[in-house]
Parts: sequence; C-alpha cells; structure tokens
Amino acid sequence: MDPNGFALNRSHSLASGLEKSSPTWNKPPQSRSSSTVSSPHSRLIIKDWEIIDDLQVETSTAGENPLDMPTPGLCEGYLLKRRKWPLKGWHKRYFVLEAGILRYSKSQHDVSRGRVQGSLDISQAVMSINKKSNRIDLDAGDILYHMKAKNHELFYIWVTKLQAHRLYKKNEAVQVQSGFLQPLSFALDQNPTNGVAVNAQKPPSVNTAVNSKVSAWLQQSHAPETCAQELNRCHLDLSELNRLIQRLQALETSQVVSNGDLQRIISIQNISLEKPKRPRSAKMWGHSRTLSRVEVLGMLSSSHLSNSSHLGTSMPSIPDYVYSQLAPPTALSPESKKLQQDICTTSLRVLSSLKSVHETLCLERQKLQEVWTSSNLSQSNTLHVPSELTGCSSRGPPSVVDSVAEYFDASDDLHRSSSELTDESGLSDGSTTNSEPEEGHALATRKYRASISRAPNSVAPKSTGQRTKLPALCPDNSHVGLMAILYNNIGKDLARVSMPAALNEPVNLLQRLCEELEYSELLDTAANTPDPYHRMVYIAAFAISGYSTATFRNRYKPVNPVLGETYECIQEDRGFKLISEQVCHHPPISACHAESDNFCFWQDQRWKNKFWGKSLEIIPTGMVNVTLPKYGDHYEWNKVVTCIHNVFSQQRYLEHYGEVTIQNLSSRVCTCKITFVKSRYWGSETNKNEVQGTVLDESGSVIHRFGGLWHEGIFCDTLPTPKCVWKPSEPSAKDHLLYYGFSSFAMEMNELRPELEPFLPPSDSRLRPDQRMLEDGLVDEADRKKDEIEELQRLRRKELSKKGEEHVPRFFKKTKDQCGRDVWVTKGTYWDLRENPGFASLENVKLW
Ligand SMILES: CC(C)CCC[C@@H](C)[C@H]1CC[C@H]2[C@@H]3CC=C4C[C@@H](O)CC[C@]4(C)[C@H]3CC[C@]12C
Repeated sequence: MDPNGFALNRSHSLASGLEKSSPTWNKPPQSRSSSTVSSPHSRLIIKDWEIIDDLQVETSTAGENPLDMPTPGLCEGYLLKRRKWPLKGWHKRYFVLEAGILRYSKSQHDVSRGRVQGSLDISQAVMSINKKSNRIDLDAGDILYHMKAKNHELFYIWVTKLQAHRLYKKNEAVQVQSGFLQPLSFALDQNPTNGVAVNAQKPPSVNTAVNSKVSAWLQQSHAPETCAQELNRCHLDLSELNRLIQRLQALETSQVVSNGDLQRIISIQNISLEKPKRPRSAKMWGHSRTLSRVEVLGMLSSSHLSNSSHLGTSMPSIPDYVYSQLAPPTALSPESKKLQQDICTTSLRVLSSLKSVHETLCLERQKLQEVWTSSNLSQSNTLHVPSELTGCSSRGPPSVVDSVAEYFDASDDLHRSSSELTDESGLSDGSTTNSEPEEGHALATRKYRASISRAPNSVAPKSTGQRTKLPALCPDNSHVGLMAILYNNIGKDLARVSMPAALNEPVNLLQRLCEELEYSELLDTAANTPDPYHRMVYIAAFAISGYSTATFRNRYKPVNPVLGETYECIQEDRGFKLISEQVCHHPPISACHAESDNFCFWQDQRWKNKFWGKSLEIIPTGMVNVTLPKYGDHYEWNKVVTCIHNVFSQQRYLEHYGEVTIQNLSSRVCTCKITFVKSRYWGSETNKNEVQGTVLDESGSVIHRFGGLWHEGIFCDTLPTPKCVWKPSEPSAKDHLLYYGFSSFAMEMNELRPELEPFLPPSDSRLRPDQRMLEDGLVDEADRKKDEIEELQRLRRKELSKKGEEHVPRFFKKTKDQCGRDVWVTKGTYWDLRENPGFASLENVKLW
C-alpha cells in the first residue's frame, strides 16, 4: 500500500520508490510562467505551473542497465479532461496508463469494449503540473491533454506514475536504438506470422493477437514500397540538385572572378562554412545577452532536447537552404537564372515527395496504433482489471479507480461538469459508435471536401499591375534559437517581445489585419444577397477565409508594429480602403477600419499566448465587425484559438480551433455558429482543418448547413443550388514558398509604389526601414535597425511617463461596445487629412 492508503495495482519498486522519495516534481522546475526572467539556472515560478524536467530520468538511465528496468505498474482511473469540443469545461474520462502509453475512454465500460478516444506516448510529451489546482498537462506537439485530478493524493499518484512510465518508455527507446530493431526484422524474416513475439526483450504487453495483427498488417501494407519508391525519386532529385548547384557555383565563380568581385565569392563560401554558427543566432527577445548552448541545455529538460532531433537549428528546409547558398539576385546571366529555376523546381519536387512520404507514414502509424491500442486495451482489461473493479469493490483497499469514482459522486461542482457532459457534443452519444463528437463532423467534412474538389477551380487572382514577387527570397532562419527565446519569455506577450529579424516575415501585424480582407468579394456578394440566411452564409465564409493564410505561414512571424505606426491600403480593384494603427503597447493592440460602397469592416486585435512546452496557443480577444449599409446589418463575431504545433520542429503547423458565433446586432432574424474542429489524433493529415457551420433562425432551427476545410474551401449544401461558397485562390507564384509562403495579396502589401509615397504619413509601415531591409534580404542590417527603432520607442515611452502623459492614438479612439467591452474605433479623420492638407503639411511624430 502506498503512503496514501491507495493500493496501486501492479506497482513495482521503481514507481513506489519514486513515490516515497522526495518527489521529483518538487525539484527546481522549469517554469511555465511569466513574471520573472532571470538567469537560466535560477528557479522561476509563475502562476503555480511547473514543467517537469527529466534530468533524473537521464541520471538513472545512465546508472542502470535499461534492460533491467521493470515495467511500472498500470495506473487507471477517472480524471477530468478539458473538453476538446466545444473547448469549455471539463469532462470525466477514464484513463489507463500502461507501458508509457496513456489512453482514455469515456468510461471504464468503454475501456472494456476497446473504445479508445485518444492515446499518447508520454515519453514524447512535455509534462507541466499545477500543484495548487491538481492539474497535469501533457503536450506532445500534435496532441495536447489538459487533465485535472480530484484531489492532491490522486494528483500525486498520477504525477508519480506518469514520471515512472516516462522513464520506462524512454529506456525502451534506448533499447530500440541499441539494436532492438535488428532482432525484430530478423524475427520477421524467420517467422513472418509471429515476428514481434519472438523477441527476447519483448516490449511490454505484446501478445500473440497483437503480433499476428501487426505482422498481417506489415504484410498487407504496400505503403512501405510506395515510400521507398518515393524516396528513391527524392534521391535522384537530390543528386540532380547537387549537380545543378555545382554548375551554378562554377558559373558564378567564373562570372564573379571575371567581374573582379572576389569578395562576394568569399562571402558565399563563408555562408556555407559558417552557417551553423551565426553570431546573432541565440539572441533573445528582449535581451541583449546571448545564451550559450550549454546554458540552454541546462535550462531545458532532456525531453525537450531528445525530441528535437529535428529542431529548427539542425535542418533548414531544402528550398531555404538552397537559396541561402545562392548569391543575392543581382544581375544574373540567363543561364544562371535558368539553373536557379531548375533548382527551385527540383527542390519543390523533393519537398512534395517528402510530404507524401510523411503523409503515408502517418496513415500507417495510425493503422498500427489502432491495432496496438485495441489489442492492448482488451489485454489490460482481461489481465489487469483488479478484482475490486469487477464487482467486489467493497472489499479490499480502495483503488485509484474507486476513489475517483467516489469523488465524482460526491463533488457537486464536478458532478455538474460531468453530467453536463453526458451530452457534450449536442450530438447523440452513447448508443452510436461515434466515440468523439468530431466523428460526426468528420463524416460531413469528407462529403463537403468531395463537393469542393468537384467545384470549379478558383481562378488565379486578376493582375493588379503590382509586384508578384518580393525583391528577395526569404532567409533561412533555422539557426535561430527559438527554444531559448520561448523558454525565456514564457507567459509574456510575444507581440511585445523583441525577436531576431530573421524570424520575421516582411509584413507586420497591421498589414496582417488588412490581409483578412483578401476575400472581401464575399462581403460584396453578401451585400447583394437579399435573403438574410443566405447572406449569413457569405459572412461566415468570409470569417473563415481570414484563417486560410495559415496554410503556408508558420515559419516566420509578423513584425511587431511600434506604438503609433500606421498602415493604409487602397484596394482599387476590390473597392475598399483600409487604415490600421498600433493603438496600445501594453497590451499590444492593433486596430483597423476598412470601408467600401458595400461594407464597413473593423476590428481591434490583441492576443494572449500560452506556451505548453511544444505548442504555442494564440488566444485572440476582440471582436470582428462588419456592417452592410444596404440591409442595415451589423455583424459581430469572435475569433478562435490558433495553435502552433511542434513549434521547435520542422513539422511545425498551425491549427485553429474553437467556436465562432456570428450575431447580427441589428436583427435577431438569424445567427450563425461555426466550429473549427480540433484535429483528432496521430497527426494524420486526413482530419486536419475541418470547419462546420450552421445558420440558425430566431427559434434556433437550422436553416443552412455548410462546411469544409479552412485551407481548401467551404461548401453549402442547403442553398437552392448547393455550391462551393469559397475557395482560396491558388498561390500566384509557383515558388511562393520561397517568398515566405505569401499569396499575391500578401506580396503586394508592403510594396512602396512611387506614386503612393508622397501621400503616406511618415508612420506608414511601408516606410519602416528595418522591415524594408528584411524585404530586401538584408537580415543583419534589419536586425540592427530594429534594435534602434525599439530603443527609440522605449525613449518615447519614458518621456511620456516622465510627463505623466499617456499615448493618444492618432486615428482611433477607445469606446465601449454594446456589451460594455473596450473597443477601438476609427476617428474617421485619416482619409480627410490625407486629402487635405496632406500628411506632408502636418506635424508627425518621428518613429524611426
Ligand atoms: C517564428 C516562428 C516559429 C513562430 C511563428 C509564429 C506565427 C506562425 C504566429 C505569430 C503570430 C500569429 C498570428 C497572431 C494573430 C492572429 C490572429 C488570429 O485571429 C488568426 C491567427 C493569427 C493571424 C496568428 C497566426 C500565427 C502567427 C502568425
């Protein structure tokens, strides 16, 4: 029996040892909090969150023979899990922790029936705990679990067990690395139907049923061959790339030498030689001090590091790397140009091959995991369910399971939250085979997706006569020590943290607000749709369209505007003009206002971020507003959470999740609900980016239904003629990935056209020198300039506070909306002042 009086079934010496000794989670932890930033070795605790580090795992691994490590005991019982959908509140879930894998089901009964809702390899996850609220969070990059225990005892047990299993699982990985796979493949060769089991150091819980399923799967699956073929193709393409690069280098060398420009060739060589150790690489946001690698290592747990073999620091993407090796695109000979294009095409081919290999492997992994999970569960059920759970629980010491059950029955508060959840999805539950609410969504999405792909292709955007490319390719930023930056600024507003310029894309947050109007034609269509329900479908499609930029934009972050910076955008073809301004610094708020004959659009945007160890959640606040004067409509909606998964790795991707409610503040006739579905599991491509929505009438009846994917399009099947209401436009530049993944709209945003320049106020983002340098590919210069501009901003702030004054935005003012929330709205003065007397004749603050 453990010190708390709980009999942990099958608990082994390792686990109980951990339980009795001073718990490792009392060690100086990594903190997830925000208030203090100090040297990497000091202890930081903010808001009671601690990241459990794994140093003890490493030490014990070093001292012990991993093969001697006993399997830690099974741990199972109810915990609260934060709802995935609709993301509010908690539900009671039955968790089973076995051999380093944490699985959960709706109930213990579901476990016995093999119905698993989710599963996670805890050795891959960053674990944070909050002792005060008994919370445990696990972030495995793709999957994020937020859990809560009933009381401190249970919390303690789970944390201890999770640690023991983590240690075990990591050791298992060590075994695999040191030759585990070889006997496996040998065994498979020898005995294809019973391959896994013949292994001497067999992994835990492997039974023959699993083995035969797995080996049958291995035999049936053609995916490995497909992957091998695809990788062969990559290999050929890479040799071709190598040849092209060598030719290009030879060509350039001769050109350069004949031009007498020896310096350039030397610097090209230097870039390739010195690439891994750029001097500014470890610069921290908001700090001038540079962290050494040792310091960073000391700060971070081994789990962070061991999982980051693909850290940003190690592998630039192929196109990035290739282009980082090329000279700036100054007067190239036609032959060089042709070579560059070939290099580019071939690298993109390699990229897409690798993507498809990745996709195939994900699917395979999913299949394997399903087999594994179902077999493991039935096994754990038959073998390990303690007797007290099978009907005679009144006798014997209480188990974890018992005590939790008791807790849920007793606690009012939690009882409410769990019963609330019996119908968590609003869909029928229990009797159907859909174990997760998203299952229903997924089915519908598959149908919508098929309809969207049958819809005519989106037309390439019409030429606006503006530039279609940026002056320079995006720089490789894989050397930037993002991990040190994020860990040093945990809990801080990232929009206030100064980051190395190489992390930035050459558009800023004011411009990104404008980018949300890329599909403004949806508002024009809405403004010409008399039926209010039908109109709402277009407004919804517009609200979704703003998220589509995320598809290709996860490698760089927008530049942070300085206080008082402005941006104007006149879109003649689209018929609107927009003005945005950075109105507040603490917290950073960007406000914008756009108008056209058909609509007005405004919003003020601020966001909070939460860092979970491998993922970064961006939680926006502030509402989006659209008015359609023709019908007197005023629509207002919230934004969903954006999560940057695998933030340190090349597998970084963005996900949006949550619910949007669109209300028409001028009429109660209809409302709209849109759900951005959280992707389910295993990082599979197939269930990513789902969106579903309904337009409801006053009584709550569904009038229209629509859905699809935010990166592929939205289909509405309840319109008189069902149709695809929105499809993102094709990227206009074939090699747009080499230009930060910008769409043609984004490419134009920072263009400084000569005819525009005389009209711009000096605070316009287009005139901001560091952003311009970045756009021109002068990253180091941009970095220096950025520091200067930020210093100037600090000086201005100090002066204001000395005078006891507050910054007053020039073109926006703060008011309250109908619900009493602070909102920033236009003063309506910008365009008038621009016209008369013109900004050149006005007094302007010098921002840079
Ligand atoms: C440097 C690298 C690793 C970090 C990349 C961070 C990028 C992907 C982050 C930083 C700021 C983020 C944006 C901040 C605010 C919003 C508004 C929200 O309504 C939609 C998402 C959107 C537009 C975010 C998209 C993702 C974003 C661009």
